[in-house]
Order: sequence, then C-alpha cells, then structure tokens
Amino acid sequence: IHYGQRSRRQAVANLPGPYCPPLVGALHIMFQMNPQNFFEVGREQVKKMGALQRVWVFNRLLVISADNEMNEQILSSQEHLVKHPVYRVLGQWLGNGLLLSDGKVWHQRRKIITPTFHFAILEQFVEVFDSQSNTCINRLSQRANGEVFDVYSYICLAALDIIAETAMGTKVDAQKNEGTPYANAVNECTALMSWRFLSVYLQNELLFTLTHPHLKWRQMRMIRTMHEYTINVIKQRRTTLEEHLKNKRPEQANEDDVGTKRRMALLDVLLQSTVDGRPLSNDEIREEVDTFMFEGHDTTTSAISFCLTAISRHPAVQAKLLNEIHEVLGQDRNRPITIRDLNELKYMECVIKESLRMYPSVPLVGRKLQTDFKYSHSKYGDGILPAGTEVLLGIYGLQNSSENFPDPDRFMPERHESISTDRGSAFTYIPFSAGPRNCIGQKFAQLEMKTMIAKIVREFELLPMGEPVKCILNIVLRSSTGFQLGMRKRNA
Ligand code: HEM
Repeated sequence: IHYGQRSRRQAVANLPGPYCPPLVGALHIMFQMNPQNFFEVGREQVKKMGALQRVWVFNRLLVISADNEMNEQILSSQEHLVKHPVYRVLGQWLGNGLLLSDGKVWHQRRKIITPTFHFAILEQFVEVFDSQSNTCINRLSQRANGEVFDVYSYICLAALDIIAETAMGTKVDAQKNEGTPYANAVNECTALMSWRFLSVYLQNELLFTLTHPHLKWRQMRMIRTMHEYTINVIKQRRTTLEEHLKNKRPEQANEDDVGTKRRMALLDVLLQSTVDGRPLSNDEIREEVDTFMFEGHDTTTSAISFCLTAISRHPAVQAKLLNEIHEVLGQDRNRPITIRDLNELKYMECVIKESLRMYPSVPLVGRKLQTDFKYSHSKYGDGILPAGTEVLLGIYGLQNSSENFPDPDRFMPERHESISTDRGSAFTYIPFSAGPRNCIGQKFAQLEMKTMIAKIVREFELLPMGEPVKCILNIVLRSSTGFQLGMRKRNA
C-alpha cells in the first residue's frame, strides 16, 4: 500500500510522541538537541512519553525506539535491513562494504565474510593483539607517573595497528612516532567524518562541499591515499597467494589455508572467496577491507577507553580483576597470551559487558523501511509502520533504562554474573546489535578488548583522576571530556 501523509499519520496515531505541529513537525525539539545533550534530552523524552515514540519532522516520520519488544521485531526481521541514509557520510570511503550495503550485494557479501571470522583465524590474531599491546604498554609507561592524562589517543593508535595487521597483514606503525601516511589518513578521516556527523547540514555531501571546500579537498585526498594503499596491499597479497597455491601439491590445491603456519589476514580469506562461482574483484575486496579498518578500530577504541576509565573509578572491581588476571595469566609478563587464557577470564567478561552496557560504542542504529512493517506490541497493540519510516533503535537508551537494568548508572559487573542474556532478556542487551545485521566482528572485538585490558591492568594501577566521562553522540559513542585517568606502574 502506498500511504499518503494523512494515512501515515493515522497509521502511527496509536504511538505516543511529542506535539508535532502540522507541516514543520517537531522542529522545536530538533533545534534543542545536539550531540552533546542528545542523551540527556533523550532520557527526558523517554521519561515523559515512554521508550517508543513517533516524531514528525516536516514530512519525515521517525520512530525512535528504546523498547525491547519493538527492537526485537525489527532487528529479527529478515526483510527490513536497509540502513538509514545518515550512514552515507561514510559512503565515499567504504562504498558497498558490509556496513553500508543492502539487498543482494549485502546478502552475498555477508555469506562470504561470515567464515572469515573463523575461530582458527581469530586464534592467530591473539598474537597480534598481544604484541601490539606490548607496544601500547611501552608508550603508556611514559605517562605512568601518577599524573592525570587522556588515554584515548594511546588506545586509538594501538587499535589501528591491530586492525591493519589483522585485516590486511601489513604493519602501518601508527604507534611509532610518525605513523605511515595511510595510518594518519585513517585516523584523520575518521575524526573528520565524526565531526561532520555532529551536524545535520555537514552530513550532506553537497552542503559540506560548499561550506568547507578546503576540508572536502582534504577528505578526498585522504580517501585517495587510503584507497591506493588498500588496493596495493590487495594486489600484492593476491600475487603472493597465487604463487603459494601454484607451488602446492595438487592434492593440497583445494585445502583451506586456515590453521596453517603462515598467518592469514582477513583479506586472504576474501581473496579465496567466490560469489556465484567468480572471485571477488580487487575493488569489492577493498570496500570490505576499508569497512573493517573503519568499523574495527573506532568502536574498539571507544569501548576500551570507556572500560579503562570505569575500572580506574572502581577500586574493588580493579582488585578483583587483577586477581583473576594473575590467576589465569600468571606473573610472567613476557609470556604471550593465548586464546585459551582469554576464554578463562570470566570476571573480565563481566567487566567488559558492563562497560559496553553503560557505554555502547554504537549507541544508535538506524534503518529505513522499504515496505510496511507489521508489529504487535503488548502495550500499543498491533500496528503498521508505513514504508519510508526512519527507525532509530536506541541501544544506549535500552541498556541504560532502569526497567531493564536496576540502578542503571551504577557500574556493577557483578550483575552479569546472574543475568542470563539468553532468550527473554536477549533484546535488552545488544551492544553488537542483533539479528541478520549484527556485528560480524563481535568475537574479534571481545578478544582484542580482553587482551589489551588484561595487559594494561596487569602492568599499571589505574587511578581515579581527572574529570569523569561525559557521553556524546558521534558515529561511535565518545566522551566530550576525553578519557581521563592516572596510571602508576605496578611492582614486577
Ligand atoms: C566493541 C567493539 C564493537 C562494537 C560495539 C560493534 C558494534 C556493532 C554494531 C552495533 C553493528 C550494527 C550496526 C548497524 O546496524 O548500523 C556493527 C556492525 C558491523 N561491525 Fe561491529 N562492533 C565492534 C567491533 C567491530 C570489529 C572489531 C569489526 C571488524 C573487525 C566490526 C565489523 C562490523 C561490520 C563489518 C559490521 C556490519 C555488519 C553488517 O551490516 O552485515 N565491528 N558493529
């Protein structure tokens, strides 16, 4: 059915929402909101009208949901998988990569990429997590004098080194003094796009170009640097791989390389994949590698930074965590960490879970409905969200609500020892989203976080210093006060 404006209004009349004057809609609220106060204003709105609301802005219909039931139905659907147009800010960099694509392209790629994150591949990556964490610790040692500092940039460069080495098999030396032009471009471009994300008009490519021609030019140059670098790596690895396969004995020709001595990068798995019998082109692979580079460093940086800051403010949690780290990893700081060690860090799991509950790196995910969406709700009854509706699913709101988590502002890892995040409560805790478009790098992220946090906490005492975090909405969740803490080296 194609709905006119009036029938769209009727279709969602059962849902609560702020007063939306005809024609302009809730502009008064839009003007009041900005990335700094987004979470506060959001909380107030939820208090007034509940976790599920409809909002009109001009003729756009937004459904904003931090509601378990609605989120479960939308996220589980196999049909409503098209991303919200706001993601287009990233389009020139990430192209048709998994994060942005939809329809058949997304389906095919998702099928190919899922096995890329195979256990045996992740197992080898722990070596990379371990050795890059050592470099990070060396750099942090210079700041471990008991004075306050912002840990963000240290974590960010380590996460960048990690994702480059695992996704592409190359070292970009972001943590070394200068970094490579590629690493600098990824870092700067992520920062630029996050900044553009802060304002509605800068999200629009044309308005951005007209108002900031110089920055547009820098963005284009950085994107070119990144694309050229990625394409070169892909070509080189394709040649290496072809030679490797040629030199194999015929009976080994079809063997999966997973688990052999040479460490595979995510890219190598893509090079060996086929869609409908044909291999992926260099450009298609580039889009996926670029997507890993973006989605795989900014999210984990934010998650680790929030988590370290939270640990620094909770001495009892830190003591319990250190105890577990010593029990599982032993006292020898030179022994490399293995995936088996990481799987035994159970309290660490709760600490990370709690941190991702309060500070989900991706605070909001958005979809645009291409067809009508039928739902049934215990409070609002059965209904339809008409095609064209923009749905914003609030992960932050959901996980910080007192209905889902009593005393939600308290950092309490122990709550995850008793809560089952299996069925029933599955959709109250979704930092990696859920359903067909959930995070493909979830396991990767968890292993990386565990390794870095375990090694940092074993090496340094984290001290509650400086200003507390203040959440702001960015492409990923950030803190407007940074991630301030102190560090002091522990005795060997
Ligand atoms: C703590 C770290 C991370 C968090 C909290 C996180 C969270 C998420 C969320 C919420 C989504 C859904 C986005 C949406 O629907 O718009 C997503 C998608 C995705 N994530 Fe992550 N992520 C993390 C780390 C990673 C890492 C390390 C990688 C890659 C190595 C990765 C790769 C992806 C990709 C490719 C998608 C798109 C999947 C698709 O649409 O099919 N993520 N992530």
